[in-house]
Amino acid sequence: MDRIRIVGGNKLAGSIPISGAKNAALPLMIASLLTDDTLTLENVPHLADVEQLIRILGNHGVDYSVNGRREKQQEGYSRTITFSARNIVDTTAPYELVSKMRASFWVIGPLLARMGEAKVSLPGGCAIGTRPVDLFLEGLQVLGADLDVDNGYVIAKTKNGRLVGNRYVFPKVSVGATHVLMMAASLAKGETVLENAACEPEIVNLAECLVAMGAKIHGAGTSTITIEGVEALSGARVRVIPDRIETGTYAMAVAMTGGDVVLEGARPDLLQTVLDIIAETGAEITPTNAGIRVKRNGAGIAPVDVTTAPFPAFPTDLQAQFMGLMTMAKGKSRITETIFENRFMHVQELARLGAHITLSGQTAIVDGVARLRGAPVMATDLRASVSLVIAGLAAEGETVVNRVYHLDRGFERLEEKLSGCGAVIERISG
Ligand SMILES: CC(=O)N[C@H]1[C@@H](OP(=O)(O)OP(=O)(O)OC[C@H]2O[C@@H](n3ccc(=O)[nH]c3=O)[C@H](O)[C@@H]2O)O[C@H](CO)[C@@H](O)[C@@H]1O
Ligand SMILES: C=C(OP(=O)(O)O)C(=O)O
Repeated sequence: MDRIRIVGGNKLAGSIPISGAKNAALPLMIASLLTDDTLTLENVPHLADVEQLIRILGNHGVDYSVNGRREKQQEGYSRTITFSARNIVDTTAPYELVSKMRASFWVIGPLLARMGEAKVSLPGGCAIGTRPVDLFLEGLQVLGADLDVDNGYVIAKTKNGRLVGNRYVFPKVSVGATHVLMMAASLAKGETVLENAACEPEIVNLAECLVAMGAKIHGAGTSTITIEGVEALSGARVRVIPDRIETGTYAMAVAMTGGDVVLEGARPDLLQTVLDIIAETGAEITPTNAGIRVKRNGAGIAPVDVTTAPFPAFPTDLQAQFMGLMTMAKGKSRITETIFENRFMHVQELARLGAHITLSGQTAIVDGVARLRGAPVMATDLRASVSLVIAGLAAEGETVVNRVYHLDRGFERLEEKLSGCGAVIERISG
């Protein structure tokens, strides 16, 4: 199993290209199931989750081809990929494929809307909480689906071959359930109104894609989304937005090690709350024509409290990384996780590097230390793993991060991007 070896202590300087967002690319790829035409997606990141979803879509009969790469970039960077679901040959998404990744469950929306039936295994994904699917099921039932859960599979059918538009008020904000109901409602008969919908930029990116395919959607990016169903959708060409979680992660790395880095292609509007908080910790954040410049020289890291919440508040997917940064703050900070009940798996691993963190329910109290010391660490999920990388970059001596496959799910060319800015970081294979 691959590991990442880091020798900490170097400031970061230079530029890091920001990849297409994993969490936007996945629903856009799934949207290809809604049409027998061709959907071309630009800026698709080269990640394990993308490759896995290509396999899942392939099982349903989706053909794909990789058309090119970004100019001047090497193989392995974000690509343009064309998806064609001309013939759906199978409406079952099997356990072996779906159990590896949460988002693969989302195929249930387009399959049901276009084919009138779907049998999809209950999903897997990062081990950060129980992650039920009750809102997906309730929402699809409100659109007229008959549902049964049997043997670990959700078996869904439409009553008369087509879903029917309706009003659904989410009892809790869910990104995935908003994606699925927006896709399903696009091909339903009549109007659907989704209230208390997720407002994340990835929802807006999916809505842009669906509209480009001929869907009639208003209000994406607000908590009320209206969808007037159409009979069929066409092909389109859509660009995946830059990854706000990758952007925030590297910004926090610079805020922790010190240095001066331009995050190329990053969009400040996708993570303004996060940038404001990083600025409060003492880093200088400047939007530039190229992206976002992050700089910290001299002054120490100020402690700042954060609470995770749905967009536009501080994202849960940056909580672990921010905790990494706070481990070396000059004082105490409180980090409260409100989205997932078990997303503190990095606490004990950060402690191995010398961090002082205590947990009180859903709040971590981080008492900043003057220095961290490298150690072997491992994590059980994607963002927790990268928080250990950030801490390792700032720690004295050698840190080895095990279970790199978590990182490969969501960070394109991590070691190459960081070593390009002066970090001592390498992958050890085997
Ligand atoms: C692939 C992808 O885009 N993953 C992101 C997506 O996950 P995902 O879409 O799985 O997260 P949700 O927004 O659905 O989850 C938010 C909360 O709602 C709960 N819930 C959700 C659905 C449901 O049917 N019932 C229910 O109770 C979840 O357990 C969680 O407590 O949004 C999360 C919240 O921003 C991010 O951390 C993930 O990185
Ligand atoms: C939690 C994440 O992914 P997933 O929803 O696929 O588990 C993530 O991207 O941080």
